[in-house]
Order: sequence, then C-alpha cells, then structure tokens
Amino acid sequence: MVSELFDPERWTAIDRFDFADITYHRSTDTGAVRIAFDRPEKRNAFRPETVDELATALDHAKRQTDVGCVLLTGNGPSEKDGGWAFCAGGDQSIRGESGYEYSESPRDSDTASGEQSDSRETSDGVEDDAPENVGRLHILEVQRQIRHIPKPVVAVVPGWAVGGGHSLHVVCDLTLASEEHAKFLQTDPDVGSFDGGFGSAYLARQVGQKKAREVFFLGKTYDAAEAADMGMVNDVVPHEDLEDTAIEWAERMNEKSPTAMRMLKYAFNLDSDGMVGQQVFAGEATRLAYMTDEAQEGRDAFNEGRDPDFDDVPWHY
Ligand SMILES: CC(C)(COP(=O)(O)OP(=O)(O)OC[C@H]1O[C@@H](n2cnc3c(N)ncnc32)[C@H](O)[C@@H]1OP(=O)(O)O)[C@@H](O)C(=O)NCCC(=O)NCCSC(=O)c1cc(O)c2ccccc2c1O
Repeated sequence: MVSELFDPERWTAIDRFDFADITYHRSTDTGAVRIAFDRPEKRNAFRPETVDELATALDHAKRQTDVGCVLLTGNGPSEKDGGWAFCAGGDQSIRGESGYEYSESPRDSDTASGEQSDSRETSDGVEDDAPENVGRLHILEVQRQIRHIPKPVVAVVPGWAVGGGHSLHVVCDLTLASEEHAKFLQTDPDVGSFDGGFGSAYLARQVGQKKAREVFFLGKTYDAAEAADMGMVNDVVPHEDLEDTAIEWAERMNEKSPTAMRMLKYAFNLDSDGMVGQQVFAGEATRLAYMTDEAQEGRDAFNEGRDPDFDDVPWHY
C-alpha cells in the first residue's frame, strides 16, 4: 500500500527511477503527477537522499509536456502510531555540523562497492567528485524548482507540515489540507534553524507580517481551518476526500491554457523573485516571441545572409 489515501486505480507508478524515500506516480485520469514523501514513521522528514529524489522527480515532471499539475504530498499513516504527515522538515537525526548528511559518504559507498573512484553519481546522473560527505541544505534548491516549474504545484497536506516541511507548503502554488489531521507548525528556531527565504519572507506575504512572525516566534500549532483563515491554505476538506479533491483541482487546472497558466505563475512569482523572476518571466516571453513570423524572419534572414524584412510587422499598441 502506497498510502491509505492513495487510490491505486487512479495512478500508475513511474518506475524508471529507483526511489527509496519518495513515491512517484502519474494520474490515469488527467495530466498530473503525484510526488509523495514516503517516510511516514519519521513524519516524512527529509534527508539528503530524499531531497535528491525530489529534485529528480520534479525535474522529470517539469519536462512532461502533457503534465499540467504536480501534487506534492506525504504517504501515511505511520505504521508505528497512526500519525499523518506532509513533511516534518529536515531529519534531525542525520544533521551534522554543517547540514544534513548522506547516510553513506561517497568514500564509504565506493569502498563498499569495491570501487576505487572518489566520485559519486548524483540522482541527476552527474558525476559528483566531492570527496567529503558535506552537510547539505539543498531543500532550498527544491524550493526554487517548485517556484520555477512551469505548472502549478499543489501541497496536499494530510498531516503535520513542520519546519522545512512547512516552508515547502508555503512555496507551493496552492495548499489543500485535511480537515482532521493537517497541522501547521514552525519549529525552525527550536532546533537552531531558520528559513530566512521563502519559508518566512514569502509566508509574510501570504499571512501578513504579524502573523508570520507569530508562526516563527511563538511556534504555535495551527489546524487546517486556522491555516485557511490566515491565508496560507486554500481549502480544507475531509481527510478521506483529500486526494480526490486534489485530482479534481488538477483536472480543473488542466482544462486551462498551458501558456496562460505558465505566464500567470511566473507573473505571480515576479515581485518576490527579483531579477531572477524577471529573467524567468522574460524567458517565457522570448519563447512566445520566437513562435512569431517576425522572430522567424529575423532568424531566417541571418541564416540566409540577407537583411531582415520587418515591413509588414505592425507596431502593436
Ligand atoms: C512533527 C512533530 C510535531 C510530530 O509530533 P508527534 O508527537 O506527532 O510525533 P513524534 O514527535 O513522536 O514523531 C514520530 C517519529 O518521527 C520522528 N520525527 C519527526 N520529525 C522528525 C524530524 N524532523 N527528524 C527526525 N525524526 C523526526 C520522531 O523522532 C519520532 O520517531 P520515533 O523513532 O521516536 O518514533 C514532531 O515530531 C516534531 O516536532 N518534529 C521535528 C520537526 C523539526 O524540528 N524539523 C526540523 C526543522 S529545521 C528544517 O526542517 C530545515 C531544513 C533545511 O534543510 C533547511 C535548509 C535551509 C534553511 C532552513 C532549513 C530548515 O529549517
């Protein structure tokens, strides 16, 4: 069983990857993928391996031109105690002196496999010859992937969203929460951590400065209804309807114009992404321009060694 809320008839496993910490499925009904944390006994806390797998799945989802929506959730419940979680942030048990550490260092794994190489192949297939098992904080790279993936990402929250897991839901385009089990909590300052980027500053844009400071400084736990009232959750549904509702949302979004959705996402991002936001938005404007006869005339003229003829192109206003 993938998860108690998971309907196997509505999903097909994407099994080209050998994931251990997440599950990755494609909808049989609509252009959506489901990426789920799969460490329910740890409240779906992430370790570097989890983050690598997330990055790989998100990159794959980005490149599927018939997929218009990503659902990010957590499998559950925990077999140990029945608890539900979206994600409880960084796994504190493998936090080293400078970040979260892989369970096997590159050298250890090379020795174990009997190979002499210092290299490690990362999940994106790139040879990584870093000699040390340095602490990682690369969930921040995944946050940026979620921001820049050209389609909506929905946080589907069946339980705890805590610490770095809370920040992930904040970064997602939409959040759908389980009425009975979703709980939102920021523990960063309890464990000497601080997401000073999207997890706090972007949260403040969602819920206002006072409330965002309360989330971090008082560390209260909010249920789904309170989180919706604050403006950081879009909707609250009965636990058993959570994933069906998420698929309905995906179906609804998939009916819309992909170009309009992509441009809107980047437009919403623009004012909190600075010049990177401008670059991403402008990149998509460039793509649209490339598709015009006008830009193709410029390309063709260069390739044919002649002056471009833009005489018929109107100066739109
Ligand atoms: C999430 C909880 C509030 C749940 O409480 P509950 O009482 O329901 O459950 P338990 O506490 O009994 O937990 C069950 C089981 O799970 C283990 N567990 C839970 N969370 C974690 C975790 N984060 N790491 C490791 N293990 C975890 C727990 O130990 C139990 O195991 P047993 O073996 O005993 O059964 C509560 O669990 C809780 O408060 N968890 C900790 C939440 C937390 O502090 N997270 C880390 C915040 S910091 C962070 O996430 C972070 C990561 C980054 O990579 C960053 C990068 C850059 C900037 C900032 C970053 C950042 O802030």
